[in-house]
Amino acid sequence: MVESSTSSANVFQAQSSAQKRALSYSNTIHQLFNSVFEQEMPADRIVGEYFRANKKHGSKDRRVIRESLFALFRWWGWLKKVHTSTEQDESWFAALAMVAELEQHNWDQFSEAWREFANQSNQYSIVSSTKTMPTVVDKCQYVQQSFTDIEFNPRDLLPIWFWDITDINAIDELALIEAMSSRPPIWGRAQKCTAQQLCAQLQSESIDASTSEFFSDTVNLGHKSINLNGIKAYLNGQLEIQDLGSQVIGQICAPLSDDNWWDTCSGAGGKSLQLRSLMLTQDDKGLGSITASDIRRKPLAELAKRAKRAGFKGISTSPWKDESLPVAAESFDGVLVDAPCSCTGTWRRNPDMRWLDDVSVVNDKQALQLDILSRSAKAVKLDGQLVYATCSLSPVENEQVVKQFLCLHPHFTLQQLSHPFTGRAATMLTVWPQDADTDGMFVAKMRRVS
Ligand SMILES: C[S@@+](CC[C@H](N)C(=O)[O-])C[C@H]1O[C@@H](n2cnc3c(N)ncnc32)[C@H](O)[C@@H]1O
Repeated sequence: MVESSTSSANVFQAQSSAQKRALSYSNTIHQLFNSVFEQEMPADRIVGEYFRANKKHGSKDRRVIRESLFALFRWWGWLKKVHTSTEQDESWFAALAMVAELEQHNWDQFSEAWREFANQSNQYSIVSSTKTMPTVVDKCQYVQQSFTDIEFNPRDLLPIWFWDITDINAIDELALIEAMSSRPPIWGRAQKCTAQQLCAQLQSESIDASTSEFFSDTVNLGHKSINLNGIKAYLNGQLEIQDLGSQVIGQICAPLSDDNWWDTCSGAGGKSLQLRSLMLTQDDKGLGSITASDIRRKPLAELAKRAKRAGFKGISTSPWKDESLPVAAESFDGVLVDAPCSCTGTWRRNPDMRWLDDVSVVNDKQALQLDILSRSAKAVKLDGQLVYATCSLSPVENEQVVKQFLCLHPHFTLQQLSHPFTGRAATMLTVWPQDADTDGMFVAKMRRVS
């Protein structure tokens, strides 16, 4: 049988078995790629639903489809200049072959077939043109050589509006682009055991894991996707998945073993669990407590499950029902506000979001962030701590919110912090993705002084 493409005016005929598979992958990737834009839904969800409905794909198929799809979004800032239609035409195949080269995917037979459908020769290769690991600048030169009449720039890899809402003087721009064009590893935390013990346990289950130089409970699980429900250490609560950037927040909170903390925007409780784990590591009697709140009930139910899996007592939930405080006023040693935000700091893991969102995701939430922070602050005891965090890389959602809060609430003062990865001292910290191969985060810590 001759496989052919399904959505093009030009019909591409595949002869060899590699070409047939390459065309079949292309059909699926094209359908998924267009669905993300048409439905404005995260690629992760679209691809998850597709694989649940289409069980025919084996693990290799899934890997080629998934990794090519995410790579298309990672490099879309350049590829959209090459592939300007929504058809599965020659330029589409050129884009597919290009991402395989940019990400050095090891499915040469398919990228070769895509190149043939694109009517391109394999004239240039990043690998042969650079001796070490190719940088984003090498990759830009490679794309430029392949399409000489189009202009490419590393900055294109993030949307234009992003450059307007971040403090580019504060960063090494190229290092940020480099980080945003690659995937961070899967980071986790050891609970109820040391990171060394957890790594040994994971290695006994044939999972590569290593500790981190930064926090004593961190484990690095590398880049391979893992089935958590097949891992004993996960099922018995010794392993929780949490990005290392996100772990900075719990470490900055630094709860004491007998503290009472309120996690006001807990979601499914990634940070509630970390806070509790940090308390129990100091004293396993577990005198302190965590109260977790969110406006959504479902994540709170998920947190309850995760706490049970970890065997953690001392975590309770109390949803926000309206504007009034769901906890007692002035009663907490610490309050963490991990506010809803644009999530620009998580674009490494969700590269599609940078093209689905627009600048309004950054500008629209400031009033809500200030409001949640102000209401939450009422629960802080005299001398207690108030921590404001986001996974945004924009001062609009970060420094500006904290400064406005302090103007309105002069009985709180900022505390001096030390950046855990760079050692830089500051009162408001942005953890850039390039600092330690993580998601991006922001954190500020205040103390109630009167
Ligand atoms: C950044 S996420 C929290 C992530 C979570 N802390 C974690 O570590 O996994 C922000 C959370 O704020 C919640 N949220 C949104 N609006 C809220 C509001 N007005 N009051 C309280 N929580 C809100 C969202 O439901 C979401 O779960």
